Amino acid sequence: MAAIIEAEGLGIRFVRNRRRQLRLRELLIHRGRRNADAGRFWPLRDVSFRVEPGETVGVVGRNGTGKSTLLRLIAGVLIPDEGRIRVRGAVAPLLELSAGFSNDLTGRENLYLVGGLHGLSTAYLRKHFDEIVSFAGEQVERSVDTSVRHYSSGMKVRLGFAIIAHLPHPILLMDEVTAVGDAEFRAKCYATIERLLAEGRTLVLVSHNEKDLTRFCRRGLYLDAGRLTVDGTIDEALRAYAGASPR
Ligand SMILES: Nc1ncnc2c1ncn2[C@@H]1O[C@H](COP(=O)(O)OP(=O)(O)OP(=O)(O)O)[C@@H](O)[C@H]1O
Repeated sequence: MAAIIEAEGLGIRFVRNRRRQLRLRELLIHRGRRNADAGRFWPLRDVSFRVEPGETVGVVGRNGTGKSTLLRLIAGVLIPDEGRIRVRGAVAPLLELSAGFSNDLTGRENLYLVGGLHGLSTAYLRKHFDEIVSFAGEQVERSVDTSVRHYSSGMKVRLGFAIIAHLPHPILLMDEVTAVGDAEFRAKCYATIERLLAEGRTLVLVSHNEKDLTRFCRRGLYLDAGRLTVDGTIDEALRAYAGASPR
């Protein structure tokens, strides 16, 4: 079977302190030429793995080891500097849930805007409008014709989740999504994720929450300082994470 996500020798380079200005001394010594490697580092390097359709993969590791960077590479938001990432299918990014919202527009207008940005047709959104808004909850339902500037951050996240959860895309990317919202909304998120996984979607979940990881994922990737050091079951990845010595 063809992999739905395939990374080969994947690496990306960032620049620390991007806003650092050249000091006068550097200008005189280097005549304005900055050292090309100054401040550059690889948050992720030499990462290879394959994900088959329907697999549920948890990504674990300490803070700053490249987990979110890996999600962004899968989502196509970042372009690798080395190797390649191939994704066969559309991606539903349950990442920054209120991303793309315009504060000047109402909830209704944002629903069409963000849904459209994710490739949903106006006809589809019109048909599922009530369902999406009702999923987002009573508060959003009542304020659907109010500018989202006046929404609480929780209301924006609910509407964002409701839209993304309606995408038919085969790949779900999540970054601690269940950390947001109140208990009732979290229960709704869990039930939705379970329904989507039962439909055979592929999941890549970045999380520090062991319960979420073991609930949703069978497979685990453990990243250590930007390198993929364990690719096994979620239990194996969590054991490696637990056993990692603090730095
Ligand atoms: N746009 C950027 N420019 C420069 N450095 C960045 C950028 N985004 C992230 N970094 C750095 O890259 C490294 C990896 O970041 P990343 O967010 O992928 O880590 P993470 O494993 O998801 O961390 P956490 O568990 O804290 O969410 C970190 O050192 C971070 O500071």
